[in-house]
Amino acid sequence: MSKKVEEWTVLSMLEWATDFFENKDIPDPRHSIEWLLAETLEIKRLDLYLKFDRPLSPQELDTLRPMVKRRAQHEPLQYIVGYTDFINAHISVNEQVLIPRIETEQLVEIILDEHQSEEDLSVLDIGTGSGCIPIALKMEQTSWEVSGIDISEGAIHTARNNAEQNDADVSFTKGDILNPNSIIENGPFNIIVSNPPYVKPGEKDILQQQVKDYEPAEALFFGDLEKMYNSIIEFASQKLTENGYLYLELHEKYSQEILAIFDEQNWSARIENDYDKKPRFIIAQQR
Ligand SMILES: C[S@@+](CC[C@H](N)C(=O)[O-])C[C@H]1O[C@@H](n2cnc3c(N)ncnc32)[C@H](O)[C@@H]1O
Repeated sequence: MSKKVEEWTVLSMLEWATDFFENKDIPDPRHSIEWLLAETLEIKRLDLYLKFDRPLSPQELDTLRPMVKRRAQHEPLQYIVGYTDFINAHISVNEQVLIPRIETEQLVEIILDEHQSEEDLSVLDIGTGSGCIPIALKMEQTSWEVSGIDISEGAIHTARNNAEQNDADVSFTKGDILNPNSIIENGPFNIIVSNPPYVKPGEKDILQQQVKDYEPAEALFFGDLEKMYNSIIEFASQKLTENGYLYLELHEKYSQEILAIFDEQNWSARIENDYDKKPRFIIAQQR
């Protein structure tokens, strides 16, 4: 960004920063600068295309410059702007919480779809992170009683702020699924949902730099998937209502392994694919 200030326009910034990000191996370089520029100008991304000749003021450049610098170091866009949209919710994010993913939106959509006409359900989300899952559920189904737990204090703090920001009455408490006595939410629940950490530490190198360098390790990695899923199943066996449902997101590579765990525990379970046709979710009930 070394041109003279008055020379910068929307178009020249888009072109320059796209090249700059490309040279730094930033994923989706054009998308990155569009997002940051739209955020700076407080307009929609598409509206940039109607304003190519609009000059950028010195104040706008002062706002944009540190954001471009952070992105050039591979920091995720959502942490830079501080939020992401999740279905119907505006979710603030920071380095204490995983950035909600599109697959997880799909998990919520499956739940909403399958329980559309049911009122007054009780739902618990295990490993709630930003609180995106329970907040989105509560915003769509206001009669449901929805709560979330997480092992991370930082996540609980962020999730509570997000609930308040979205005017969603959801309670969040600290709890460790590997130590069920630490969970104060008693149930019984009609639905338990979880997107637990599911990347094995040995797979760290295949993750994008923006993921492994910025997102919280305890949200991403767990070495012993069998232990994690068995703990969830054990907790759910005690806390689900009769005919209650467990909805889980999983690593596509381990879907059959996880299905076998459910079978061993005498649960009936089915796999659903995500939009990329990868096995991504398990929907299970106790037999
Ligand atoms: C993959 S992230 C999911 C976050 C959020 N639900 C989402 O879908 O965006 C997993 C979450 O589980 C939490 N977690 C990890 N180990 C846990 C444990 N033993 N008990 C409870 N939560 C745990 C992490 O802190 C993290 O917030």
